[in-house]
Amino acid sequence: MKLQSKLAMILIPLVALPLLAVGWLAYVQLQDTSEGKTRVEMDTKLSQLSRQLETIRQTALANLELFSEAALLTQYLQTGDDLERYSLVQPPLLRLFASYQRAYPQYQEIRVLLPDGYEDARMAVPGVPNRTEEENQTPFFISLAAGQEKVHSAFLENPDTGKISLYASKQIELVDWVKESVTAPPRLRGYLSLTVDLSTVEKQLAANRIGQSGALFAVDPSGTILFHPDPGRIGSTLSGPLLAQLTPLARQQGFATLGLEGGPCLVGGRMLDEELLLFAMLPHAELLGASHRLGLNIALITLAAVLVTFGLHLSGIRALLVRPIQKLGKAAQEIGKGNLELSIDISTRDEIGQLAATFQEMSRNLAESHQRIQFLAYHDPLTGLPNRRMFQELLNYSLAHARRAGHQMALLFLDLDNFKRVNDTLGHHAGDRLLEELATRLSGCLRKEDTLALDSESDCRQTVARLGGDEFTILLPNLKNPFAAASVAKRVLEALSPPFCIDSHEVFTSASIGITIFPGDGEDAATLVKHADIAMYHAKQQGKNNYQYYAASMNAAALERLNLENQLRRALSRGELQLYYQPLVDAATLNTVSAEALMRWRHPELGMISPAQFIPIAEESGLIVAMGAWAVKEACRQLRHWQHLGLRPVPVAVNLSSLQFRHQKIDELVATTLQETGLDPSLLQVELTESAIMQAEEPSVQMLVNLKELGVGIAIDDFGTGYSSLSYLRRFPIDTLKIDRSFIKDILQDADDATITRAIISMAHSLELTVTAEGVETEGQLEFLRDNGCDKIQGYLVSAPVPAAEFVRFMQSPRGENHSAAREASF
Ligand SMILES: Nc1nc2c(ncn2[C@@H]2O[C@H](COP(=O)(O)O[C@H]3[C@@H](O)[C@H](n4cnc5c(=O)[nH]c(N)nc54)O[C@@H]3COP(=O)(O)O)[C@@H](O)[C@H]2O)c(=O)[nH]1
Repeated sequence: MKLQSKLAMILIPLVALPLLAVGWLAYVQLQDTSEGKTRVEMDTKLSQLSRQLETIRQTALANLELFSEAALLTQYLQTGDDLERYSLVQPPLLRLFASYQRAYPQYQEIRVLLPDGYEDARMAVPGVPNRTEEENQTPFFISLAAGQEKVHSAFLENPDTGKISLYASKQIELVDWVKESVTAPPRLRGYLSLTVDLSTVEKQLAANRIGQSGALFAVDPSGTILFHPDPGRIGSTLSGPLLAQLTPLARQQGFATLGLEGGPCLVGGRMLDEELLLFAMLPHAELLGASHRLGLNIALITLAAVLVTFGLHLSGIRALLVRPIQKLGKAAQEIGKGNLELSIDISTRDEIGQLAATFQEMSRNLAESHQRIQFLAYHDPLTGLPNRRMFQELLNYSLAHARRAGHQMALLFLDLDNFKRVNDTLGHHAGDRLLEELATRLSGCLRKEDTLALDSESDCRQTVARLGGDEFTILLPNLKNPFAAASVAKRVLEALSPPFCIDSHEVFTSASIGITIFPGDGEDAATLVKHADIAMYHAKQQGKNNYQYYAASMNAAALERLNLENQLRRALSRGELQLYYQPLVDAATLNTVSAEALMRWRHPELGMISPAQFIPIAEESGLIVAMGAWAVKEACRQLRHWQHLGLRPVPVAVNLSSLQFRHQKIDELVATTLQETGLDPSLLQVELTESAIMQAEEPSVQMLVNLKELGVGIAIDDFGTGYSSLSYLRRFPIDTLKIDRSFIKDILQDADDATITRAIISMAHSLELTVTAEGVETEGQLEFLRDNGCDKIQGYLVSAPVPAAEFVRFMQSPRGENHSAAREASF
């Protein structure tokens, strides 16, 4: 349900219910008031009427008493002779009656009725005919004769006038002095009767209506209507049940709602001496008309209020509440759709205004966060250069552009030379600084025309991207000819040649760059990147610090390398790996004092593969961890085996990769292997390259300490190729330094190599380290080394690495037993 409808559902009852409640109270109150007022009015008018009628009746009865005392009347009734009575007594009597009528003109008739009902004397006001003289059958006389009362009154229709009149009569009882004894009881001689005209009462009834449609009316005890404002109703008779309800009402002077005249009416009643029932009635239609009108008015007001509320709701509330909320809803939808540049047109100071301001701020913050996220998603956080994702998009875009325009395009893939060494020697922080500085130099050495003409300025600024680590790419769109890429590559190499100043160190670095040209070297992005990578790898192999264009033959080499990696994965489980052993001899005595275990891969189809070829692949793929563990176990197993054969035991050194230190618990591996094989720990040595030991972190150092504590010897391999200082090496529990064979090779020709070698021997001794010279191939080299105090010799001069069986033969030969004697024989 819409908010608007919900508000209407709340507001309409809020407006309508109080109005209806107030209206209902007013309605009930008005009903009570108007009924109360009507009752008072009815009561007043009924009292007046009954008093009036009672007065008329009492006056009539009193006058009857008075008139009956008249001597003429007595004489008249005692005059038995009709002639005498009519001729002599009646005229004066009638004149007397006439005089009464002048005093009481409402007495239409003053009559003398004989006990048998004969109307014997009658004085009537003019205009009142005398329809009958025999009264004995009239209702009045019947009721008069039936009653025992001396006086009698009744409201009846006068048969002479057809109008309701008050009949009042008095029995006249006399003793006939002439015919009867004095003591005889008086006898009924006749009745003196008054017929009282009630037209004044009728007029009053007609004038005194109750409300507009109500009336005062009177009925006799039998239910015949005697008085009624509607003359047509006079003489009609009420129904029995209605009379049964009305009679007690009149008797108790009460009020009730009864069904009269076709509808409910409020009726009030009075009884006049059991003779006359007086009623006042007012139809409910009129009685409650006002309250009904009020109710109707209230209903109309309520309806109007509801309509006004609707109006307000539709205009005011809609403008104040619904529309702003709709705007907020729309704004929220827009924000949801990612449109964060919206402005919400609400400036009220209420909660909605505050909400709108919050929305606005939220969308601003979201926009900022969105921009930040966008930046982070597409840029390298360290250098601020486009990252791999953005590079992909830029490359695709520029490829599409180049295809459309028929341009050539170049992709330069750059990898820093020896970056790892900087990390290892100066730490990762320095490595990061170097990358930052490098990014600045790379960006700075691109010309403006090398940038892409992309849609937005900010997007086209950079065509240098960092893919990760020390790998960077440079896009060169609109290439005039493929050779132009070489000049950019040269500029880059030149830009890198000045030393980088990192944390007060001067760091020299260079890069290897691979170049691919679109469309010659690849039609799509993936191929171009792959070929640029291969070309870069080739540049590394060509001695680093140079650039190489991609050539199809390089691809073949890369494929071969991948193939080798896949096969190397299976080599260990297939038992294709093998350890060769190269003896190390005492420089002075030439006795074999130890050996180095060197891994070999006997490929089923390719034959023996050099470690120089597969060890780097094993390092890069991580396979070296498992292979290195195998080498430790195999060397220990072999040594133990030789011991069982009774061979003279010499310590064997196993090469460990820096990766093993990072991903393997070497100390635990060695301890377990020694325990499993039961080998004397002093017969095992481990060799780590100088660079591996330089990047050793605290856990690796601890592993070396643990190995040392086990009794295992530790040698630093290829010493002199890194940047380590001997004092730095004092941190590590090392026994031996092995001088890299690159120094030994030209030791007799190159004074620097000779000096360095001498210095290394001297400083190592000062640290009480044993020194081994690697790659000794000539007697001259041996001579030099021995003269300068080198402790041990390893090289082809003594023996190349050989399989285990051959090494046994070597050890059992005079050369192995005593090299000095053997040398005499073989060299
Ligand atoms: N992590 C491991 N690395 C290993 C393991 N086995 C070998 N290697 C490393 O592979 C690299 C190449 O080794 P290899 O081809 O065996 O070369 C060794 C010797 O054959 C060679 N050598 C010895 N004497 C001479 C010589 O007089 N002249 C000459 N030109 N070469 C000679 O030197 C290599 C031994 O060097 P080093 O290990 O530095 O003592 C090599 O780096 C091996 O370390 C392995 O199991 N794990």
